[in-house]
Amino acid sequence: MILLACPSSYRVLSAGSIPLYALTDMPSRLVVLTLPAFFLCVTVSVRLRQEKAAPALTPSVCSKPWAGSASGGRPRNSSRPWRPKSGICTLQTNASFGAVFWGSESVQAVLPGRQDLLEKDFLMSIASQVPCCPLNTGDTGVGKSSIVCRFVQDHFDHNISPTIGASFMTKTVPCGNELHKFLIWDTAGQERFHSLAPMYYRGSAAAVIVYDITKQDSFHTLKKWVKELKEHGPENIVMAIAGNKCDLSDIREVPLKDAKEYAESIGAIVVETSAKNAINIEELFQGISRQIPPLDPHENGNNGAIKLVKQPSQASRRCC
Ligand SMILES: Nc1nc2c(ncn2[C@@H]2O[C@H](COP(=O)(O)OP(=O)(O)OP(=O)(O)O)[C@@H](O)[C@H]2O)c(=O)[nH]1
Repeated sequence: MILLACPSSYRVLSAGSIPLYALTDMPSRLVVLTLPAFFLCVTVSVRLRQEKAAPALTPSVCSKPWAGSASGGRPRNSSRPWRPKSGICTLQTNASFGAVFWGSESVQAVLPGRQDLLEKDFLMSIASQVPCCPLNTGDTGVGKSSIVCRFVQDHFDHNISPTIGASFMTKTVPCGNELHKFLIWDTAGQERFHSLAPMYYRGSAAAVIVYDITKQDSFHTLKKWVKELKEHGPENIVMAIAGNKCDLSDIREVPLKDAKEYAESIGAIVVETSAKNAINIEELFQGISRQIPPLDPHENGNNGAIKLVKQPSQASRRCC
């Protein structure tokens, strides 16, 4: 499930709680891997392009970003001292993933000196489902990490390891007259984390739900997530369904027709992908980008951003 956040709802108080919880739960991670839910949180920063030159697509990767600060600061492994640029701190809408300020800084790293760009931040998260089969540890994921890896790095690893803890990836892509920055947080999930799912999708503007076309169960589980999103997710949330591993269509269990009918019934985007053969990965994210409402330039500074006003120096203050 991928979710784009409306920039109006901030959740600062729980900043960093999810990653830390994942850390403290490491000993039970072996159990986690056999269970069905996997989450990924993605923030998309949308910027209006005011120059003709298109920026290069810029992937960047940061593992264990949550090690930086429980309050959502920058990753500890960054060598540069962090400070907000241009007096504007972009408060990421789902601060519970420790994304406060990190998104703002990474945007500057990707596009240094582009303070002219207007920005609006969205939050996305992704959850993919595999059949719940605790005894079958070989029944690995539906390919969520592989999709993200293909999208960000254009790379596929046949022997990719199951996600432990969390990983973080970003990629900025041009979309029409805007720049969309995807900040992707990837955390493993399990049944007992299910109650935390609202922290991933609350305040989000779009969701992508991933299933494995060779596993009917994963398609059933997808429907549960859609139901939950409809009941508890943000109003007007954009939903996209990704049927991964379409290179294995000779052993498919989920007909494309079923996915299309279902997607149509819920008004979602649907696409079959193959992270392995790089099929429809770009299209998936482009489809999401196209669903993001265009920016109103006059809104800049009012949405998803906090302006830090420089205080007058001591010398210039007057006592009355
Ligand atoms: N044939 C094929 N295999 C894939 C594809 N995508 C992923 N895989 C394989 O599926 C397995 C699981 O992929 P992951 O990307 O780790 O799946 P995941 O859902 O992220 O699982 P976790 O990392 O455990 O959350 C790996 O062996 C991948 O090589 C695909 O498009 N086609």
